[in-house]
Amino acid sequence: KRGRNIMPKHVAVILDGNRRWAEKRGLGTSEGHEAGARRLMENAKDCFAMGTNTISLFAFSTENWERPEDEVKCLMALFEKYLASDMPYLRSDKIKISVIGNRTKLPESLLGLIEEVEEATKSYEGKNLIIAIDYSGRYDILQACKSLANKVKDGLIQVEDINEKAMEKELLTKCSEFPNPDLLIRTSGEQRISNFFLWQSAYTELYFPTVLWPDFGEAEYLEALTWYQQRQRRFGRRV
Ligand SMILES: CC(C)CCOP(=O)(O)OP(=O)(O)O
Ligand SMILES: [Mg+2]
Repeated sequence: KRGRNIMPKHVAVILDGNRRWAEKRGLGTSEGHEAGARRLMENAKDCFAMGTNTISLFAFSTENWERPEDEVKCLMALFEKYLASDMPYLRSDKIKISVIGNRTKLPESLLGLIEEVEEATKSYEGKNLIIAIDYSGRYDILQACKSLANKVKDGLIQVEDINEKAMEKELLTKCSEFPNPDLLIRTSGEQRISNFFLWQSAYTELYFPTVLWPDFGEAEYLEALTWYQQRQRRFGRRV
């Protein structure tokens, strides 16, 4: 059917290019991340306004811990600042927030805020913002496998019960609740998945604009949507 997927239901974003953006302007790394953090919620608002109902943002990967300590501290402080400052918007627009990834290394204050925001928005339906912090696609698949193995060991399920649906229920993205991404955008010209959604992006259209993340505004998002719709039309012909 034509126009079936004219708007992506779930858009995943790997934001990249903050430091290069700062360098080009003779600014410090922290100013690049500040500009990038501001863009997170602005981009989410654009996506929701245009009819996408689930957005996943890869805000911090497990590998990012290897960065200089002051840069990691700056990023954690920015997550806290913007999560707190955007709370009124998230509540008024009834956006359900889910933070996925390993929480054991997050600062106490950020952890507390994440739990508060998830609790405050958990009953909202229809709009989902998934923020991946210290997330790793391989870790996600491994933890899901272990969970299924334990269920078999405890006699809760049989090996034959392990299928894609059972697996997707165990993943941190709880695919049963959120559909897998239709469109994945990675800015700055890098063309790698970098251990983001490995299982979930099996059939996702991958879009790699050269624009640096802090410059990825509404116009750039519209370009991504136009590109996506051309892909869907071609898909439409093949079906
Ligand atoms: C922490 C991460 C999401 C920030 C993305 O930008 P970046 O720091 O990788 O910037 P560069 O790719 O320009 O170095
Ligand atoms: Mg980078």
